[in-house]
Amino acid sequence: MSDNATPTTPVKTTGLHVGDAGPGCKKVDPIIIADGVKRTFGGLTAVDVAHVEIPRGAITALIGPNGAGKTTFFNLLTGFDKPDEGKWEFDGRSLAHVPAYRVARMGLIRTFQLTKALGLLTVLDNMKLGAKGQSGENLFRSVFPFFWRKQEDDIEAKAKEILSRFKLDAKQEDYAASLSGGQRKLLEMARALMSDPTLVMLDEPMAGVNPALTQSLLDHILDLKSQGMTVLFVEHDMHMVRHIADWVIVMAEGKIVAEGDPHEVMRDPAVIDAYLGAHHDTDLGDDDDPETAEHIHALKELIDDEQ
Ligand SMILES: Nc1ncnc2c1ncn2[C@@H]1O[C@H](COP(=O)(O)OP(=O)(O)OP(=O)(O)O)[C@@H](O)[C@H]1O
Repeated sequence: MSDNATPTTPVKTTGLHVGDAGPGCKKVDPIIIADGVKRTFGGLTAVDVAHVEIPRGAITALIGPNGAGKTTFFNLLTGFDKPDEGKWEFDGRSLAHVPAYRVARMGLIRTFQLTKALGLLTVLDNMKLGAKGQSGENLFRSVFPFFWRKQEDDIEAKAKEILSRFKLDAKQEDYAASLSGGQRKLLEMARALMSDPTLVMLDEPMAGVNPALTQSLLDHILDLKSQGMTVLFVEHDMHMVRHIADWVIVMAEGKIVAEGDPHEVMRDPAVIDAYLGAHHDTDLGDDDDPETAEHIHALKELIDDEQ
């Protein structure tokens, strides 16, 4: 575990795909396989993914301009939203129509863009809520109180051990609402580990995180992989994507438009097109319009990353 200030040099996982890299390409060992997943909102097609496979044991970044459908696709995969059509499987088991709480029990845990840590609970109680398989307030508890107490002690010990790894142990009795944005992101990630997930899906882990905590978050994400977990994350910060992702999937207008190793994919004309989109004919010096400025910024980051 890299808890100190020395940045970790990520060890990239390679050899993830079969044949040429490109939209929908097959993976050597996919943990998720999705087919024909479509979600519309009225007349708008938010997600229209023909085929995509997420490689196991690697860190995959899902990128794309605003409104590309990334969060909607996350919501569908994790049972927080229902598609119009399509199927997908996780670890060989179909996940279509499986509700979110059962998806989590199967080992697929996600975090949210706006962190869902329950503000009026303490940090420790938030962690305990993340544990799975609790017998809780049921007959089992009343008949066998000893087993229940033992389970609760084990959960608390595990929560404290993970909190100390995330350097949040000093805050365990504080209300989650009192944490900074970055600390709440750490808490979300720490809480995800309470259920021993196989796949962790992170929605914009770096958004709103102050630079002092950035390295710590990156190290924790890299740590998930070194502990054998698969990571899929949505992120706008291209430097982070390039730094830690083993594989990049690019969405635009609901579809997968490019896939590949982070270095290769940034050179793909489809990626440049996806980011410039309707702004293709825009003078790159004209950044008065905020949306244009954002696209130009993203594109410059892509290009800078390759220099
Ligand atoms: N509940 C909803 N009702 C109507 N439209 C929606 C809903 N959720 C998403 N959309 C639309 O679907 C499209 C995809 O949105 P989504 O949030 O998935 O994109 P995104 O790639 O995650 O964007 P961002 O990077 O800005 O978070 C957008 O046009 C959005 O306005």
